[in-house]
Amino acid sequence: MAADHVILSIDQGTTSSRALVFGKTGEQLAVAQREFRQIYPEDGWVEHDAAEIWRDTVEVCREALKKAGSPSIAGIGITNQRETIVLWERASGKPLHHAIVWQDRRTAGLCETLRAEGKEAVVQEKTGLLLDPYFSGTKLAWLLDNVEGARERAAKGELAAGTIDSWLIWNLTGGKAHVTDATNASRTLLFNIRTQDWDDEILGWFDIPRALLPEVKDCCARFGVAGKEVLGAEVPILGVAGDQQAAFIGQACFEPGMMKSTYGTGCFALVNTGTEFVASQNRLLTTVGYRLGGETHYALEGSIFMAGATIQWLRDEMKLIKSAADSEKLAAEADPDGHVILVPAFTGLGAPYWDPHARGAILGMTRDTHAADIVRAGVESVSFQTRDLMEAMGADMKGAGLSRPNALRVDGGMAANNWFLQNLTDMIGCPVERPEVIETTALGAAYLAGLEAGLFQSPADISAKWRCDRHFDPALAGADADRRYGRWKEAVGRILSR
Ligand SMILES: Nc1ncnc2c1ncn2[C@@H]1O[C@H](COP(=O)(O)OP(=O)(O)O)[C@@H](O)[C@H]1O
Ligand SMILES: O=P(O)(O)OC[C@H](O)CO
Repeated sequence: MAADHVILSIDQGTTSSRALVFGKTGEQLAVAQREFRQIYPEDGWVEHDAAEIWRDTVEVCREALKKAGSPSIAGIGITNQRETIVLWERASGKPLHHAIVWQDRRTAGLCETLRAEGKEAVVQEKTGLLLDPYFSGTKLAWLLDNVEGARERAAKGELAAGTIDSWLIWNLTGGKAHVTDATNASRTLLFNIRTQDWDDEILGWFDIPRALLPEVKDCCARFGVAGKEVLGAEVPILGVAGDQQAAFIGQACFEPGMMKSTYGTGCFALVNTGTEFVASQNRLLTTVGYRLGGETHYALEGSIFMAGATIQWLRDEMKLIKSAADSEKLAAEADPDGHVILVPAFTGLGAPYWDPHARGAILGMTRDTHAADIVRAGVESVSFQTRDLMEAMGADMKGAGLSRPNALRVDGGMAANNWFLQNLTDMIGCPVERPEVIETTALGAAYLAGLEAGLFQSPADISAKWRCDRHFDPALAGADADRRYGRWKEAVGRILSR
C-alpha cells in the first residue's frame, strides 16, 4: 500500500451519517458529518428516508476525502445503525417505502402473537434474539404486507431487501452487489447464527423469499467495488460490521471475557464468548461479535435504550443542566448519601427486563432534594443499568464455564464524563477503561477494511494499537454499592408492568 493510501470509513448512525478518513496506522485524518430527518408517522413509529441516507453518505465521503487532501483510497469500511430495514426495487434501485428504524414499535402486536404461538424458544435457539419489534424480521414482514403489490413482486424476484449496510453497498456498486455481513444479518431475526445461513423455517413464518435477502459474508471480505462515478476512482469495499460490533472491534475485544460498552443515546454492552454459542438464561441476546476467515466469534449483548438520552432529557425537558457536560459538575455536588433514584423507562426498559409498557419514575425525594440530586440520579441510572447487564452476563458466562469480564472498555459521548465512569466502576465493582481513541465505531470498520487490504495482518495487530487514556478502579466498598443497587432494584420493581 502506498504512503498516501487511506481507509475511508462510513459510519451511518441513527441520527447522522459520517465519513472518516484513517491513515495506515489508524490515525484519524478527516471527518465529515450530516444529521438527517427522523420521521415519526405515528406514535411509536420511526422511519428514515433511505434515499436521503444514500445522498448524505456520498456527500460526507466526498467532503471528508477533500479535507484529507484527496488521497488514494485502499478500501472502504462500512458500519451502520443495525436492524433498520430497507425494501427496494432491483430495476430502478428505488426504495418502495421509508426505511423502518430499529426503534420502531409498530410490530409489537405481531411479536406478541408469535410469542403466544410458542415461537420465542425457536427464535432464541436459532437467532440468539428475542421476539421484540427491535429486530428487522417483523418490520420486513410489515413492509411486504403493507406496500401494495410487494409480496407478488418479491415472489417474482423484482425486489431486494437489506439492512443499511446492504443498501449502501448496493448503491456504491451501482446495483452490482446485494450483500451484507454476518453481524448485520445476526440482527434480522431471519438468520440462523449457528448455521450462518438464512433460516427457512423462520422465513416461512413471514413468507419471505430467500431471493429477497442479501448474500452474507465475513466482516472482512470483497463486498464489491464502489464505482468511479461515486468517489472519482474505483474503490473496493473491504470491511463491514453493525455499529456495536464495529465498536467491539475498535475496542479490540478479541478474547473471551473481553467486554465493551458504548454510551451514546442508548447503551450497548457486548462481551466476547468465543467460538461457542452461549444461550442466555437471563434475557440477554446472543449475537455474532465478528466473523473472520469463516470463523464465527459470538458475543452476549445487553441493550439499554436510555443512557445519554437520559442526560438529554435532564437538559432539554427538565432544564436542570445547560449542556450534557454540566451533568458531571452537578452530580459531583449532589448529596453523596442521597436516596433519589431515577428510572429512565421513558420508552419501556430493554435488557434484561424487556418491558415495553414500563414508564419512568423518580423515587426517594424529600423536601431538601436539589436539582443536583436528580441529575446525579440520572447519571447513576446508567451505572445501575450497566450493573443489571453485568450481573446477567456474569451468570450466563458462569453457566457456560467462562470467566467474568475483568475490565470494561467504554466509549461513546457519555464516556467523556469522569464522574460517571468513577460511579460506574464503583457500582459494577470492576475496572473501567477509556481508550485514547473514542471514535471506536468508525475505527473498527476501518480496521476491518485494513485487515482485508493487508494493512494489518491479524486481530493481534489491532489489539497492539489499543491505548488506555484513563483507568478507573472501584473506590466504594462493595456493601455500599450493593445497598445503592438494592434501592435501584426496588425502584425498578415498582414500575415494571408485569
Ligand atoms: N459529558 C457528558 N456527560 C454525560 N453525557 C454526555 C456527555 N457528553 C455527551 N453526553 C451524552 O452522550 C450522547 C451523545 O453521544 P454519541 O456517542 O454521540 O451518541 P449517538 O452516537 O447515539 O448519537 C448524548 O445523549 C449526550 O447526552
Ligand atoms: O446508531 P446508533 O449509535 O444509535 O446505534 C444503534 C444500534 O445499532 C441499534 O441496535
